[in-house]
Amino acid sequence: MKIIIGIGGVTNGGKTTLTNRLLKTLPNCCVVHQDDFFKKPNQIEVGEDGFRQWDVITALDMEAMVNTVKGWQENPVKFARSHGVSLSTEAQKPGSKDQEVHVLIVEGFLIYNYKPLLDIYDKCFYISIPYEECKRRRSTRTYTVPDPPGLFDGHVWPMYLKHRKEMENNCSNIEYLDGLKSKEDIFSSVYECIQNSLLNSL
Ligand SMILES: Nc1ncnc2c1ncn2[C@@H]1O[C@H](COP(=O)(O)OP(=O)(O)O)[C@@H](O)[C@H]1O
Ligand SMILES: O=C(O)c1ccc[n+]([C@@H]2O[C@H](COP(=O)([O-])O)[C@@H](O)[C@H]2O)c1
Repeated sequence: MKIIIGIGGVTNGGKTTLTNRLLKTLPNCCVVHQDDFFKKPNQIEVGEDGFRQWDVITALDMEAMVNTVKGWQENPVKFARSHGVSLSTEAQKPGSKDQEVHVLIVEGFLIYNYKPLLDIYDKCFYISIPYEECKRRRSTRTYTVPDPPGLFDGHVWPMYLKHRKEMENNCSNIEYLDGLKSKEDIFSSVYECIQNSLLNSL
């Protein structure tokens, strides 16, 4: 059995933190990080506001991301091996792929804003934090291209609000998580939810 879990959310909401914890806990679990599909800086358009437009779907090579997900769907064992993910003893046996549980986590800030990805998720989560906390956490983070002054208020937060509205209009099955809760609490509630889904689909 294969299940795909979406971990979406605002920048610095705690997506990677939660994902890393799930990766350590769930069986035969692989991940696709949307951040790995950012285009090169010289391919990112500069807006009328003077900022490079990083927080829009066209800043990402979404076709490549979808193909990566398809690669996992076609052969999760091969995918796990080629990404250095260790498999359970059962999952390594030839012909075991129908009985074993294989999990893929798709993590990123715009994973519910790209139509071809919308139908792939078995379970959708979305982490939010308020403006002040988001701005604070973001100010401590350095990306491959550091934020120029004013990027958060001029581009990042307005794009977040726009995409969030778009997502709320397009997706009805998302579990919203409060990113101000402790890392442990967030992990426990998501883990419990995934366990219930797995039990229901066995
Ligand atoms: N529940 C939480 N409470 C407090 N800080 C958190 C929590 N989750 C994540 N963080 C911190 O917030 C920052 C961003 O977390 P990260 O998981 O990288 O976010 P994202 O992947 O959504 O951008 C990190 O410094 C991380 O330690
Ligand atoms: O990873 C990169 O190459 C990169 C380069 C420039 C900007 N980013 C920022 O990455 C943010 C999304 O990632 P995250 O982990 O904060 O959700 C988004 O808000 C972008 O502004 C990321």
